[in-house]
Amino acid sequence: MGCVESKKIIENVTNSDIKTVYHIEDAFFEKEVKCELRVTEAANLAEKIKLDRQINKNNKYKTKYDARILAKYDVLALIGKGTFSMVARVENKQTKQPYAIKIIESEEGREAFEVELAILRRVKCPYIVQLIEVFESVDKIYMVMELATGGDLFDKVQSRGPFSEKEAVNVLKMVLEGVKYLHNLGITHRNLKPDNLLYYHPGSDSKLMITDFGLAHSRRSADDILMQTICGTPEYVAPEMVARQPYTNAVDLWAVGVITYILLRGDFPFFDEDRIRLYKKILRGKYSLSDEVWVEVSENGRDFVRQALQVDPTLRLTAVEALRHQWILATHQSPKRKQVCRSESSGGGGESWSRRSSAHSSRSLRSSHSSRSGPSSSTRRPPSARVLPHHLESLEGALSMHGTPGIPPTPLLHHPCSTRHPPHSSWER
Ligand SMILES: Nc1ncnc2c1ncn2[C@@H]1O[C@H](COP(=O)(O)OP(=O)(O)OP(=O)(O)O)[C@@H](O)[C@H]1O
Repeated sequence: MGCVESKKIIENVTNSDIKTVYHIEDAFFEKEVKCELRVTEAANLAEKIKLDRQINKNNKYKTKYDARILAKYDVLALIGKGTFSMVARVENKQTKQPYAIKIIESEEGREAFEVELAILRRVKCPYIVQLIEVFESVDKIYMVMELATGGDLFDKVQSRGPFSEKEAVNVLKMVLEGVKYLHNLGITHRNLKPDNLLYYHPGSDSKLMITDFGLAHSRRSADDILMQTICGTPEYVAPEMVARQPYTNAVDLWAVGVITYILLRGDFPFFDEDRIRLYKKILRGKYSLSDEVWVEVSENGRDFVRQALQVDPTLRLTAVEALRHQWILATHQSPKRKQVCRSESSGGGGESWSRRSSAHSSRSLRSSHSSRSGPSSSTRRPPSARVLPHHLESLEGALSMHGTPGIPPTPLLHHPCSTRHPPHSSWER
């Protein structure tokens, strides 16, 4: 930045700031140095202005927060926005411990948020983002959560390219432990994907945590195992859901199969820009395990993918079986990661949770050239993250003509919301 530009900046700031600059110049420096100093000062001033603007922006942002939150936390920055929510990084004023706070204010989002909240209140597992405390006001809910600072698995695959088998297994062990825990509690996530798997910290030994329970389903009784709502992210939805059949928590394992494929191949097993063609591919369950990347993957690794991507959900691996699969067992868990998930019903977890709480797009990795050697330049995140019922409606004709290989024929379900296309939050569960 030259002197002319720095002057421009100085002109934009307050009189007292300008005086300070001239005072230093006059007292100590020759002209040339003065100019440099002015640039430095100007840069500082520019920084100050930027900071002021940021503070103003944050202040504006802070008005969205309940006074109870502002009394306890400093709101530091916006992390991201979801369909109905906003997540910000906050810091506990006393302990300086950073957290993420999720806020929702729209009526439509509130319903989904309440489902998410009810589920998060029940879980305590190192591989699931932990809820710390909740604030509710008339029109908003605020969830203070564990902060994940390492980015998500999608970004990791995108920046690094496909994982080695050992790395993939390490990831999958954590995800499967989380999924096993959820399934034991009768919870089906229904939106597992690399975007919803967050690294706790940026280090290479970071654990992964499952997040985003906005589409999750919690069963009401032991025999209430079938779900009907069509939801999720197109590239990850299981064939039985596409076929509009009642489905079980096996849909999560299908998603684990898709994630495994992505980790090892750096690309989707099923992909098409056209949703109908994508769903037809999923229904057929046809994907490639034979190109140059897969040749490098062990037979055990390929077998794991095949067992997770079984079109027939009754033949698909369960989370427990997946954790016992030879490929997963072959890579030993490091002692650091050996953590136990506890539920409120399993003793200590629930109690410590109550104590603590009272105290305080889908995207696409699509690349025709992706390889193990590096990330693809054409990787990108598709804008939409949800399956809408009408996407599947137009499949009905195609399905009734061609049938659904691998899935026993049952009549297509009528979706109660299929003509209104409501947000996922209000769909029948
Ligand atoms: N505990 C957390 N720590 C760090 N980042 C988080 C945390 N929870 C959510 N995020 C990030 O905040 C952003 C918004 O998340 P949010 O759950 O509100 O919406 P989403 O899941 O991205 O979108 P949608 O709700 O539409 O599916 C995402 O980038 C998400 O990765």
